[in-house]
Amino acid sequence: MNAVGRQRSSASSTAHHQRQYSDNFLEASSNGRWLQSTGLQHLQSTNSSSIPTLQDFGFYNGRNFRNNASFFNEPMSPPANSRLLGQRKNDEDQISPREFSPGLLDLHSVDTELLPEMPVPSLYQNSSLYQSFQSRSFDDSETFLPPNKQTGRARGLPDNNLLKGFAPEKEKNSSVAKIKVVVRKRPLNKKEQAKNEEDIITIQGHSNSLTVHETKLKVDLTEYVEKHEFVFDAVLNEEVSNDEVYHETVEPIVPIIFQRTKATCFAYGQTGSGKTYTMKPLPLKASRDILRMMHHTYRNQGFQLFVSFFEIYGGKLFDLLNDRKKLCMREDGKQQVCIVGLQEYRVSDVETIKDLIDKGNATRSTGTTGANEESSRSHAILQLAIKRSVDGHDSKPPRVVGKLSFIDLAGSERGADTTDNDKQTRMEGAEINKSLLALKECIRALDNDQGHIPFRGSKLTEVLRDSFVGDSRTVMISCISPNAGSCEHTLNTLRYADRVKSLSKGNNSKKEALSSTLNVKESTTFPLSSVLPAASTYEDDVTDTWTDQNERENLDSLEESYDQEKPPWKRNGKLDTFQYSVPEDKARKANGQMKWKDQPKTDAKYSRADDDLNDLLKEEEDLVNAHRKQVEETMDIVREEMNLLVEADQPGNQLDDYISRLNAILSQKAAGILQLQTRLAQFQKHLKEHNVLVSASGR
Ligand SMILES: Nc1ncnc2c1ncn2[C@@H]1O[C@H](COP(=O)(O)OP(=O)(O)OP(=O)(O)O)[C@@H](O)[C@H]1O
Repeated sequence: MNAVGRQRSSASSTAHHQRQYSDNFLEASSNGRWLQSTGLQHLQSTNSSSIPTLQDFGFYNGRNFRNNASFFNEPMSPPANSRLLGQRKNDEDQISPREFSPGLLDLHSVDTELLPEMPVPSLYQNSSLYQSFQSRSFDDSETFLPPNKQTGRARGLPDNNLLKGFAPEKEKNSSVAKIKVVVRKRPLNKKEQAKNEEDIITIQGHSNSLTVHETKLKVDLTEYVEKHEFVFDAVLNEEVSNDEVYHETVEPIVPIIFQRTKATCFAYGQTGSGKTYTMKPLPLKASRDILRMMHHTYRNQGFQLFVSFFEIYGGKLFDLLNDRKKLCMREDGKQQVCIVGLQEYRVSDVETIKDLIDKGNATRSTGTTGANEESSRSHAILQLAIKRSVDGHDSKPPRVVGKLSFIDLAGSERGADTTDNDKQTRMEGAEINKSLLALKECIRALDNDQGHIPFRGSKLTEVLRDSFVGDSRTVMISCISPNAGSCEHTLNTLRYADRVKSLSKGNNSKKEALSSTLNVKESTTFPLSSVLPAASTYEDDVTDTWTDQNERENLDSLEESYDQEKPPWKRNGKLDTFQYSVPEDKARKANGQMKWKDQPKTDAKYSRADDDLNDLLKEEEDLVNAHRKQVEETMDIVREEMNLLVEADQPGNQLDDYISRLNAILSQKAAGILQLQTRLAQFQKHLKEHNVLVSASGR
């Protein structure tokens, strides 16, 4: 076919598509499938966060539903039954995203290498214990043992989660829960003890539940205690060691990182609740296990381990392993997120990783913006990436196989800083709120296997984008302070955790809503001290659970040094530095600035004309994709607007905050429309130049 023929064909094909589209649309509208007909079927489910229902935002019968809930008690979650209905509908109408949405949020487009689906030899395969314990897993429904019992269990080799990870291959990935929510209570500290503060958290012996005893005042000023009961996947009391935390949270995930899994472990809680204390040792322990697997199980298979460490502060990214160099995030054509300039270190021993983590932590707290005050306002993200050279080609950059991200989130109470007088503090508070809400939304989408993940909700979720697509796992560790003075923050933390947990499929945790009704009956008028046990202190012995004596001593000594004065950062010759970089044209494309190439000359040869025509077809495809993407973004913006409206109605809402956020939303909307209009006008121009566009509007 010659160029003109192709042009006609292109024009008629476009017209045909348009006709077919509108036919499909009409037909689809009548049976509720119009989203599918537009390639946006992933927005369809009513349990999806993408198309908000009025009820989702507390609007019932067209009226704003007000309640006295705190911010973290936000009324965004639709009633459980509406979610169920939505889920059923989604299941019925499910059509593969690939069928309708080529290239857009393609869950299969992540840059990972598919490892052969064959049983892998295990470190412990020859152990007789392997047979007995291979079917036990992280997700087993066996009752969680209380820490004193758990200690004995954790000590023994059979309970090692790495062993559990070596379940038969096909069970392996699915046997690890997609979302796991664990609560860790820290002991009362010396200051709290000196002030005779009460420990208001009790952890029930053989269950995964805890109770918060909140002292309240009646109208006649008599005290009473309101009990709030929560149930999670695991509840770790103040005697639980960091080893046991690792055993319960990250250890089971390590083996599946080699199987194309992206996992995220984050700590959430108010300032001083123990997030850093909890998170700090985890990457080191995970690296040790990863390296051990590389050296034994996957020996000579070309796997490499890389470490990077950065911080999100005030919506900006800083490299903690490169003098807080400011980083920027770009999205490539496949919607893969690249953090341009982020330094990754290839590591092969635990000491080097320890040095890097120390360096990052020191930079975090002593950098230019890094007083402690700021560190609790920033999210720190440490990533361990397992890569593998493509077919043993060392010349090509290795490709990511799996990733484990550790996130020390900003202090949760910082989100409440939106009423502060200082504008910067307010904006930071708003950003933190945004990221926590977005994180919850992403986890929800993740567990529902939704095609659309609302990661654009915040910088944090944007950078974690590739951890939310494909085969992913999330572990949330909610850290709580035990003292009465922290009661409100503790309840907020637990409610957030409860909401994350309730998003999880098959979750049967007892809801606080239910126990709250019981609370009324259980309230007492006894003084709190008479109903609570005495608290233990930091000096209490914590139990050690290591199984391999040599490694244990080695790592113990490394970990001990965390509590000592930080050694000055030494430059280590063992490090290989890798720098991510995005080619100029990719970066421009990611910014939506991809330029139409030089216009064809009128006397161009056919081959050139063919190229141009291909470009036109490509441009048409890009326009449709950009349009689809814009519709998705509009959905996100609408959701944000609805939230803003709900917040605007809350007592004490700041008018100037409302105005600035509304302004930002409107500018975002306008920018999106303008960008699409520009692209459309450019396409019309190119069609006209090629005599393809025949409609009056194109002339
Ligand atoms: N489980 C625990 N056992 C013993 N000490 C703990 C525990 N959890 C926290 N601590 C101690 O409590 C203090 C505060 O903990 P940490 O710095 O981890 O809090 P944080 O939540 O990270 O605070 P921020 O948000 O301000 O960074 C530290 O001195 C830490 O050593």
